[in-house]
Amino acid sequence: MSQGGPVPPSIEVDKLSVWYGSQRALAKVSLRIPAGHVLALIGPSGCGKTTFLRTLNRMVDRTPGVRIAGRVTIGSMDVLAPGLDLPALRRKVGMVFQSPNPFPFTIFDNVAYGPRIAGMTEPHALRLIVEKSLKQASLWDEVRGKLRRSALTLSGGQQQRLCIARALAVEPDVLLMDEPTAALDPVSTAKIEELIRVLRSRYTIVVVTHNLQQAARISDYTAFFAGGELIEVGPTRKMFTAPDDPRTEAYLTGRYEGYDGR
Ligand SMILES: Nc1ncnc2c1ncn2[C@@H]1O[C@H](COP(=O)(O)OP(=O)(O)OP(=O)(O)O)[C@@H](O)[C@H]1O
Repeated sequence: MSQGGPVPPSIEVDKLSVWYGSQRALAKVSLRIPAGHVLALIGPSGCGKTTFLRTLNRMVDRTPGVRIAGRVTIGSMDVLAPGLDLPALRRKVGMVFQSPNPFPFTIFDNVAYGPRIAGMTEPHALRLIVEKSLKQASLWDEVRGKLRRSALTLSGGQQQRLCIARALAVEPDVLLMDEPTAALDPVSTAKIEELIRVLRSRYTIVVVTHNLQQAARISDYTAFFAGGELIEVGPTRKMFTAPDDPRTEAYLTGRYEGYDGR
């Protein structure tokens, strides 16, 4: 989406439940992410953060035996509608994973991959979109002279920014990030966090993180999950200073393990 273009969509989730076989991973989760904001998902391991993220672009469908109930809308798109055009959904809802996963192609071809699949073949147009995406991902200055080199020659942090550029090249509205800095050193982590702050007005962003300081630094809203339930969601500043639920407070202060609910 270009600057000054249409406003990115909000995301509405209503009573979302997800089961893997007989095991319920999410239980009636409802929340709203306002357009152009960053939501951080936090919570103990296995609480359903990744499942929630993977439902937003229907990647969760790839797990055999999965069952989903509830309603998810992104802008005007009914994400859980049977027969939804999944490639179209995934163009609108880009995803970045924990470990950088560039294709074993050149830097240029990694970024051009999505636009080419979408039918863009004209070399000049491709060059423009590759340059724009790399600039948006704050990588252009480091790679401008070596676009024909293998993406695998880049550092881990550069590879992650390349993956962000690759996601941005198809002009999504929403970016999903699953622990995007978990595999990175502190300098690369700071660059990705800065990038998220820059991108947030143009995209609606959902980030899973185990790093509470990171959630506090980069997000406008935070959702705390535990045992597949959404315990609390609200403005990040409020959540970190005056959470409503004692379980949130216990988690934020490192006392959640063994917390007995009283
Ligand atoms: N493919 C799967 N098949 C069966 N159960 C699964 C599958 N993926 C996740 N689960 C279960 O669903 C629950 C939620 O998992 P999920 O990965 O969403 O949690 P998470 O909060 O992202 O965890 P983590 O922080 O460890 O990544 C867990 O109990 C997990 O064991």
